[in-house]
Formats: sequence, structure tokens, C-alpha cells
Amino acid sequence: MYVRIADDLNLFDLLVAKSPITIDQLAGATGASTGLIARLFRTLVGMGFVRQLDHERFASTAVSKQMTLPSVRAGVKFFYDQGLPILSHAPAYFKDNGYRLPEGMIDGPFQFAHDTSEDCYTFWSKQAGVMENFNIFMQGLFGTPMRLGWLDWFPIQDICSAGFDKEKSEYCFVDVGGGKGHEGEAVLKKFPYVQGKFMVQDLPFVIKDIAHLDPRVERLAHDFTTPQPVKGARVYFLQNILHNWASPVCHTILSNLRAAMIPGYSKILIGNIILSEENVPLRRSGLDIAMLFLHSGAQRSEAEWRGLVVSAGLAVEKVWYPPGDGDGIVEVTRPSE
Ligand SMILES: Nc1ncnc2c1ncn2[C@@H]1O[C@H](CSCC[C@H]([NH3+])C(=O)O)[C@@H](O)[C@H]1O
Repeated sequence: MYVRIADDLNLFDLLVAKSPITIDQLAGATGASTGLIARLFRTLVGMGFVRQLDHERFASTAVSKQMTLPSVRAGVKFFYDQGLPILSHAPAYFKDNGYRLPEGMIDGPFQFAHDTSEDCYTFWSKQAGVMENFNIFMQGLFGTPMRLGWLDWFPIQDICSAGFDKEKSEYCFVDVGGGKGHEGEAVLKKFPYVQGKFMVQDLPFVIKDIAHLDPRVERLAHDFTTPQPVKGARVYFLQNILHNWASPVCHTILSNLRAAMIPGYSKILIGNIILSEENVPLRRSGLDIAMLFLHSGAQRSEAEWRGLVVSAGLAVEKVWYPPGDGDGIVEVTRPSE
């Protein structure tokens, strides 16, 4: 709550633009009372978001600098505004359903809290500004100064150039649930020589709001719980998708892709957190719980990813772990019959 209010007041921008700064100066710049800012800062110092130099002067920290990035700010807003109402209802939800995990798209804590039978994305699309803010969050989630983006370490250029065969399909890279198409655009920017067509697929209300996108990335409104219309692409990219859903839903999504894949040629690249089997760090287990209360989803360990992939009639070619603390990629193929 302190971080969310400080963000509304642009306190982190002010702190980063001018450190050291005093409470009086911050009050002058924002119109908030000195009393409120002093109270916010007392706790923000304890949380490491602000550094206190002496009785009057405050300075930025590495965390306050992160809080000036549009995607990080959007993430705080998203988890706070969308998360809190669900969290407050979650204990009653679990009590009501016998302390079991949800299994579908519309039977989780989200639907209980909002008294709706819509899935979260459809619900959010009807609330002003929610999906817009969510997409700002997703577009910058990776490759922030804190950790490498997948394009910095995964050899997509080999898969999409030497490994691409236009005789099989003219499509090279289909970003399924790709939001505003930022990943396909990033691949083309970094490796402009790659061959074949690129496409972003997402729900109609996301596709229709795409304002700027490299014209080489085609757009298609497509629901991934229905049959995949692009057959035989080299890569179906599924980043930050399967963690959103319970395993039966993931099974449907993977089966729809399987039916479109050419055995031994097409790949699904699942870009997601890969949990360690034991002693999961809080940053990742926190995101596991977030997926549960927001979407009825789950973060998964390597063994869980393998189990999910195999249950959909697919095979794991390789599990890629990034250098550092980033997300991994599970490379999936369709075995020959
Ligand atoms: N049924 C569905 N069919 C297609 N896309 C969906 C569906 N439900 C949710 N989505 C999209 O799934 C995305 C999850 S967020 C992940 C966005 C992107 N792949 C990235 O990693 O940045 C959002 O853009 C949703 O709009």
C-alpha cells in the first residue's frame, strides 16, 4: 500500500531525479502533506525502497530506480489492484471448496471473489485500463536491468534461420498468447535476417488494441483453447501462458498445438519459470501463489513440466536454464507416430 501510494505520487521519480531530497521538497512537488510523506518514507526506508541519510534528507536505492521503469510500475499496480480483492476472499474460497486446487479456467478464487463465471482476461477486458496496464507490465517483464531476457541467451536465430524450411510452412514464429506482439518484434529486431513469416495471436480485445508493431509480425485474433489455425510452423512460442492455467487447461492448449505441428520439425518453446524441486526461493514461490489466486494456474518444476508435456502426447527435446535468475525454456517436439 505504501509503494502503491508513493508510485501514484511519483515519489520514486522525484527521488531518482534529485537525491538527496527532503520531505518538504517532496511535499512541495506533489501537493501531498509532509505528514503523509514522512509516514510513507518511514516504512519505505525499512523496506529498502528509500535510503535515509540523516534526519532530513533521503536518497534513492536500486529498488527506487526499478520503481521508475514503466513495466515495474505497471506490475505493482496490477498485483496490488487486481490481487488484493482476490486475496481477501481466498480463505473463504478454499474453505468452501474443501481445500482443493481449482482445475479449470473459471472455478478459482478469482471467480469466487468477483462472483463471475468469466475467465480473468475476459473479465479484465471489461474494466477500464486493466489490460492496457497489464500489457505494459508484460512488455517489459523480461530484460529489465535485473535479469537477462531470453533473446540474450537462447539460440532462437539458429532455430529460425538454418532450421527453418519454407517448404514445410511459410510460418516461422507464431507467438501464441503473445499480447501486443513484442517478442516477435524483438526477434526480428535482433536477428533481421531470419526467414519466414511471424505472427502474434491473442484474444480479440488484445489484438485490436495493438497500436505499434513491426509490419512483419502478422496479427490474428485466436483463442488458444480452440484448434490452432496455423499448421506446421517452425516455432509456436508459449511464453507466460501455461503458468496461468491449471493442468487440464494446459493440456487443451498443448493438444491444440500438437495437432498443428509437423513431427520432428515444429517446436513449442515454453518460456516460463522452472522451479527447483526443493527450497524454492520466495520470489518464485510467491509467483506460484500469484498464478493460483489470479488465474488458477501454477509455476512448475522441471519434473512437472515434463509430466505435462508428455501427458499431451509431446516430447521434451531439452530444458534450457538461463544464466542467472531468469526464466527457462522447455523445448518441445511432436514425436513421429
Ligand atoms: N484463451 C486465450 N487465447 C489466446 N490468448 C489468451 C487467452 N487467454 C489469455 N490470453 C492471453 O495470454 C496472455 C498472457 S500474458 C503473456 C503475454 C506474452 N506471451 C508475454 O510473455 O509477454 C495475455 O496476453 C492474454 O490476453
